[in-house]
Formats: sequence, C-alpha cells, structure tokens
Amino acid sequence: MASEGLAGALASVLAGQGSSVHSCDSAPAGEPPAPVRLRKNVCYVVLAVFLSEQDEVLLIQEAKRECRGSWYLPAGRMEPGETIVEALQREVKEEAGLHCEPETLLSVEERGPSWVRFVFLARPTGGILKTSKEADAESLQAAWYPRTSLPTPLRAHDILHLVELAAQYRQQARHPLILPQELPCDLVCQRLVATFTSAQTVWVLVGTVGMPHLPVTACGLDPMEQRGGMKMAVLRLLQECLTLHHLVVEIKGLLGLQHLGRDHSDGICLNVLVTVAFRSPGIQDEPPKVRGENFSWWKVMEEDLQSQLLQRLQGSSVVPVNR
Ligand SMILES: CC(C)=CCC/C(C)=C/CC/C(C)=C/CC/C(C)=C/COP(=O)(O)OP(=O)(O)O
Ligand SMILES: [Mg+2]
Repeated sequence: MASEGLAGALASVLAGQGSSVHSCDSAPAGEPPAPVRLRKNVCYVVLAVFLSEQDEVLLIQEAKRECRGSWYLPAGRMEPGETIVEALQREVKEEAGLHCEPETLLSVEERGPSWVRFVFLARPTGGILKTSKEADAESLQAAWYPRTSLPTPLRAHDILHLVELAAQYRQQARHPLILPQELPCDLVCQRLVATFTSAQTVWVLVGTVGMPHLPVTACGLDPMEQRGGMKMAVLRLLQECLTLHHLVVEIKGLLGLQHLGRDHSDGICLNVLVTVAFRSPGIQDEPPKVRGENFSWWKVMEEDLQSQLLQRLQGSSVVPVNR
C-alpha cells in the first residue's frame, strides 16, 4: 500500500501535476515562518517570451521612470489573489495589448525564496498590438523584432539568455510542456524527488513520518535563508538524514510548479529533481545510509516509473532553475 501510494505520488509529480502540501519534513530553525504574503514578504515576477514563426520576439518599451524608453520582454509583478497564469495574461495585456496562453514554463529564477521569477514561452491568442498612441504607465508600445536583431537600449541583458532558451525549446523541447498547477500552498517550499542511481536501478528518498511520501522542505524568508537561496532548503533536508561531506548533490531542475494565490495562500511548491551520488569514484550499488527514523530510500521497482526517472535524469529533462 505504502509503495502504491508513493508510486502514484511520483507518477503525478513526473507528469507535472503534483499534489497538495499538508506538512513539511524540514523547516528553518527558530520561530515558525511568517505567513507568505505577496507585497509583504514575497515578490513573484512573471515574464513571457513570444517567438513568431518568422523568428521574431515580442518586446515592450518600458514607461517607468527608471528604465523609460528601454526594451524588455513583457514582465511584471504578480498581484495578490492572482494565479500565475492570470498574472502573465494581465501583464502581457497591459504592456503589449495582446491576449495570450502560456505554452510551457521555460525557467524559474530566484534571488532567495522571496524573489522568484517565472519565465514562460507563450503564444498570442488575440488582442491588438499596443502602439505608441496607446502609451500609458504600463508601457510606451510593443513591437516584434527579429530574434537576432533586438533594439537598443535593452532594460537588462538577462533577456538575451531567455530568448535563446525559448528558441532552443522551439527547436528541440528538452522537457515536456509544464504549466503551473492550481493547488493552494501556505509555504514557499520544495518537494524533492531526490534520486540515487546505480546501474539501471533508481532509489528515491522518502519521508516516513505519517504515510510514506516525497519529502517537502520549507524555505525560510529570513535574511540568512535569502542569502542561501532555495538550494539551502534542499541541503538542509538532506543534511538531516545523510552525511553530505562524502556526497555530491545536484539540483537538476523542476518537474512542476504548484500555486493558487486565492484566499491568501501565496505560497508556492516547486517539485524538484535532485541527484545524490558518492563523491569518490567507483561503483556503489546501494544508496548512502540514512540517519534517523524520518527518511528512507525507496527502491523504485515499477518499470515505467524507473524508465521515466532515468530518461528525465539522463536527458536533464526538467525546467532549469537559476540558469
Ligand atoms: C526577479 C528575479 C528573480 C530575477 C531578476 C533577474 C534580473 C537580475 C533581471 C535584471 C534586472 C531587472 C530587469 C530587474 C527587475 C526585476 C523586477 C522587479 C521585475 C518586475 O517587473 P517590472 O516590469 O519591473 O514590474 P511591473 O511591470 O509590475 O512594473
Ligand atoms: Mg513590466
């Protein structure tokens, strides 16, 4: 039964769906974290990359005083009560005049758990491109530019990498289409699919308090956890059950993203694929020993899950985080 429940949970996470977060297996020491609130202690930014069939990119000309006249991708801060997709659609409408649908998440970037940017590949579904006659506080205008000949000045050069990522995805999709799942979450947290691989066998780390489950680690919003970034929360959980100094831990990227944004549930859950390997070379047939009672390794026997995991691991078939 336990393994059936785990297999279902893993299948759901691998399919980009996930499930509600009810509790977490690791949290920062000290006071319980303050409730997650947009505009108070977290800021989420949405950004859209549109690539036309003619290999043109949709850009907007900024109206804000500090970057007025410069060009950027349509982007902006999420408002309380919005879903991630609603925020994306609002920002694109306000800044570019277009209606849109997200195709897939392309990248997630964070500067500590309180500053997270969700980057989407999107396609226009209607509306009218904003011209300079409609200039307002949101933008001065929007226009399509050849991908290899963007206008100057750009507001910031970080978008060059994002445009490249979109073009690569269009040419050869590294990961399946991944869209935010509308599931409420009270925390900024990560659900780990932490794997150890030997030959063609995969083990997955499991939380054993209550029903066996994929472990969840809460990100603190205090200055220390901000500096460490979201990786710190992953390492904290692994540190609680593994001896990390003889291991190499790599966060491969995202399998999915959960958020709702209604009823003051401003948290997010990132479902992350992580690898754990021994630092010293040589064949190690068994995963590293787990300390304590709260975690254990689950040897994945279900053939389809095992092959899906190996394929996602070998192809780095995940949404990049901070790259
Ligand atoms: C926000 C995160 C995690 C990463 C930013 C990545 C970097 C360094 C970007 C380069 C500098 C830059 C353009 C920073 C602006 C970030 C920000 C506050 C975006 C919010 O979007 P705006 O377009 O300013 O907001 P509105 O459209 O809501 O006014
Ligand atoms: Mg903006």
